[in-house]
Order: sequence, then C-alpha cells, then structure tokens
Amino acid sequence: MEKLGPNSANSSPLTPLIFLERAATVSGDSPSIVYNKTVYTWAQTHRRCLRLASALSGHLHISSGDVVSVISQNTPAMYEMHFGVPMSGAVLNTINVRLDARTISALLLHSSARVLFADELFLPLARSAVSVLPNPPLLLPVDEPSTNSSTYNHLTYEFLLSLGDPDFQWVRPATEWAAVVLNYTSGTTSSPKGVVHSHRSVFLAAVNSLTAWPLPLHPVYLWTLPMFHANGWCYPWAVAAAAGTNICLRSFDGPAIFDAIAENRVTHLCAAPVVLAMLADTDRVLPNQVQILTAGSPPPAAVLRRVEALGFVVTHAYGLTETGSFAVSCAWKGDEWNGLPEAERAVLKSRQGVRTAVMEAADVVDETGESVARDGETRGVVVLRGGYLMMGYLADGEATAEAVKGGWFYTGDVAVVHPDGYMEIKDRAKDVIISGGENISSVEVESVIHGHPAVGEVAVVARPDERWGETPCAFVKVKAGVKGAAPTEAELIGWCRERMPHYIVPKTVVFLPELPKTSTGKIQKYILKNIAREMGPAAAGVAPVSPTSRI
Ligand SMILES: Nc1ncnc2c1ncn2[C@@H]1O[C@H](COP(=O)(O)OP(=O)(O)OP(=O)(O)O)[C@@H](O)[C@H]1O
Repeated sequence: MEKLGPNSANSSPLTPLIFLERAATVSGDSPSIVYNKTVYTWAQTHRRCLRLASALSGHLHISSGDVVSVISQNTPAMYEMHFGVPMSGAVLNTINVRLDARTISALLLHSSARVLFADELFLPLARSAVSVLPNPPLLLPVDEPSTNSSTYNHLTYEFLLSLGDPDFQWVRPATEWAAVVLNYTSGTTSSPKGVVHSHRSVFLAAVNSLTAWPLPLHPVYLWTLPMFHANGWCYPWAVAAAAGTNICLRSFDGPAIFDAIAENRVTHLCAAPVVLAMLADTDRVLPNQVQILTAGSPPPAAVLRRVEALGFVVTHAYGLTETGSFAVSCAWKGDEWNGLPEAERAVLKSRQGVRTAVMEAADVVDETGESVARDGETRGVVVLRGGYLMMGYLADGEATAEAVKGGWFYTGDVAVVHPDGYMEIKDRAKDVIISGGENISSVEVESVIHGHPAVGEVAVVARPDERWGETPCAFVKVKAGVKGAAPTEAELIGWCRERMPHYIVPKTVVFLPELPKTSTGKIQKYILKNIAREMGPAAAGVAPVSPTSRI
C-alpha cells in the first residue's frame, strides 16, 4: 500500500471555485441572487463571473497573486467578485465600507492592490483613499447593470463584464496553498491585520460552513452579515455549493429584515448579536421558521431568549477572521436540552461550545500550554488547530509567529471549559478587568446588565480606580421605546448588586445614545476604554466590596 498515494486524478488543488459551475449545471434556471427588482439565475451568475475573470486577465492584465480590492455593501457585484476575481488567479481583498479614507489608503498600500472596485456610493471615499498613493490601484466604479451597452462611456464594472468571455477557461490554482483572499481583521482591539487564506483553507471553511450549521439544498439565504467581513464567514461559496438563493440588501434594520423574510421566504441568515438585539426589539410576527447563525461577539442569554421567543432558531458559533468560517459552535443536544426551561436553554446556548467536525482541535490552555481543568472556572486562552486556519498575516512575520506556535493558533480569547467539554468565552485577553488583583470578566457583567428590561446594549470596560487599580465601568444604551422613566446609574448598580458578587459590580454607569461599533456590530471597547480613562480614576470613597469578601 505504501506505493499508493497522491496521483493525477486525486490530488487536484482544493478550491471553493468549483461550486459555481455545478450550481449552474444543476440549478441553472433557479434564482442565484435577488436584489431589489434584479434577479439572476445560477446560469447567469456563472457566466458573469467568467466574464469578470476573463476581463480582469485579458483586459486589465491581472495575473496570479495580484490583489484586487473591492469596497461595497452586499450587492450582486460583491457576490460575483467572490468567484470572478479568484477565477482570474487574483486574490480578493474586500474592504470595510465604514473605514475612513486614511485607513483605506493604508490597507491599499499594505496589500499593493492593483485594482480597486468601488460601489458608486463609495466612489468619493475610494477616490480620496487612492489620491494620496504613489502607485494607486486602477479605480473602477461598480455600476448597476444596464440593458443598453452604449451607456457605458467609461470603464466601469458592467462595461468590463461586457468585454469578458463567458466561456473563459478560468485560472485554476497551481497549488491549493495559493492565496485566494486577503481579509483585514475588524480592528476591534488594535490596527487591522491582513489575514491571508489559501484556496485549501477556504474550501475547508466553506465545507465547514455547510455542515456545522447544516444548509439544506436550495436555502433562501438573507445577507445581513457584510460580505466584506471575513467574506461573510465563507457563505458566498457555501450558498453556491447548496445552489441556494442569495437575498442581497444594502442596508437594513429590524423591520426591513422581517419584510425581506416575508417577501422571499427566507430560510437562513447569519447575524452578529447586535442584529439579534435589533430583531428582539421589533414587535413583528415571523411568517415562517428561520434559522439564524450568530457569531462575532458574545450573544447575551437575554437576547437569545427574546429572539427565540419570536420563533427564530438560533445556533451560536465562534470564529475569527483567521479561521474564515467558525471554529467552535454550541452544538445543541436536542433530547437532553429541549425540555429545559427557556432561561436555562438560553444560558446553555450563550456558551461558545465545542470544535466543529471540520476543525481538528480546540482547547483552552494555561500559560504553560496545559489544558485547563474542565471545571467551568479555571481560565485560559482558546487555541485552535485545523486545515482552515489562515496561512498568516501579510508582511507581518512577527505577528504570525506570535499567533502560531507549538502547533496551535492562539486566539487571544479567554475562556473556561465546563465539565461537559463546552467552552465559554469570558473575555478577550485585552479586555479583562483586573480589580484588586482579581480578574473580572466584562462579558459576565454585561450579561447580567443585559437582563435589565430597559437595557438595549451594554459594554463593560476597565476604569482606573484609586484603590483597586481598575473597576468595571458600564456604558449603556437604553432600549428604544422603554415605557416610564429611563433607569438611573444607581438603579443599574442596585440591579447588579442583587445578582453578582459585589466586587464585580460596576462602580460607574455611563448612558450613551449609541455605543461605538465596528461595521460588523462589535462594540469598539478601546474607544470606551479611552473615555473611561479620560474620566480619571474612580474615587476611593465608594469602593466596591473587596474580592476577599465576596457575597
Ligand atoms: N461567539 C462569540 N463569542 C464571543 N466572542 C466572539 C464570538 N465570535 C467571535 N468573537 C470575538 O471576535 C473575535 C474575532 O473577530 P475578528 O476576526 O472580526 O477581528 P477582531 O478580533 O474583532 O479585530 P482585531 O483582531 O483587529 O482586534 C474573536 O477573537 C472573539 O473575541
């Protein structure tokens, strides 16, 4: 048997691009994308992607390894680029539309992008970003399709497509380790890092996205998660593999999501917890059952409970830009857990869970690298190992070496493992509050405050403290439409004192009309930390009870 192994038939490079042609063959006449009044079929999407790949290589002379960037919301063109750009051999780099021109310039410079596609809404931003670059990428506006090709009087996305060959022989990767996407992290804790994934890792991540939150054949998938964020957790490719329908929206709020569900009979959607909070705040009736996958930040149990009460079925998962798809999920033990009271089910579901079937290993380790005790209390760092982890950070060997060591990828997230083997994230290492020498989990404090009926959003960060070094400071957005007087600082502190050890009770509560967020709805705690720091040290007079006298 030792003579057997890879051969010319069994070792073609893994790539997610092969899903498209199959969808066009199997479901050529079925809708691939619905966007306002525009509907494409899989046969049309296939041809448009081949045209894009052909025009990029034939007309713009893009070759393997070149970076092609795009700044756009969830439009058909954005979806097509997930296939068409790498089918030319290029590396797709999606850029967050909420970044400012200076940051976009820095990313374009860092990635050496050759082309920048900019949706017409973001053209002024893109122009200003490229204007300061010594070797700017070619800037191409992404316009809406037109039936009259004479309207294309300058090089635009649609004009470029009209030049391309729909029978183009797309550029297959020479190796599955060839780069396919470059994604910058959210910049929640520091400057964004350029994460590079290979065809192999995205193929595996897409298979993971298909199986760990099972997508049946022909799902109707609503895009609320931006594709520019970690390629929408690899769902552009996964939905093609399932020959589903992509419902594209540029922007939305709670009622708009309900409208889109009703109009299109949506079956699946991915959403950050902040979107769940939006849904929980509406008083609409769900017309049909919808599966939601939530990840990106810890979903408070109170929000999970409210959303499930509306009829949504929520799966909770955990991942990073570095994993493409999610790596860990709260695999639901139906028979065992379905009969539990609603509140208990929500608490179980707010745990991040166990590795998915495609991720090889996930653990929580202490500073010596040993697994922490499975006691639900001992904290350590989440580490991951598996085929869909990134290749590394672009041009940042130091950060890559810091993150990947000893056979593990170090996530920087702090967690415990419960006796049943399910992990629960307590914080990001950078967000842990150290008060009087004790570590306080900001996530734990947030989940209690979230239970208050008037609280819409909350984030807890460290505020310098004269006596304890740091104490928790809560930033709260009051829920829209709350009846009666808004809660006061004293009321929320009292709420916490009844429900948590006194030393972790926030000493300060600040009410804000909005909490600062990244484009994916993550609260930017570093901004709040700066505000808390500028507030100066909390006075020693009203010190919380010391950790040694917990209640
Ligand atoms: N289900 C979840 N529960 C708790 N935290 C989560 C969950 N899913 C993701 N996260 C958080 O999101 C992080 C990954 O986010 P992402 O890759 O978008 O970049 P970022 O870490 O927010 O940005 P940066 O690394 O630039 O600060 C994880 O490390 C974790 O802290």
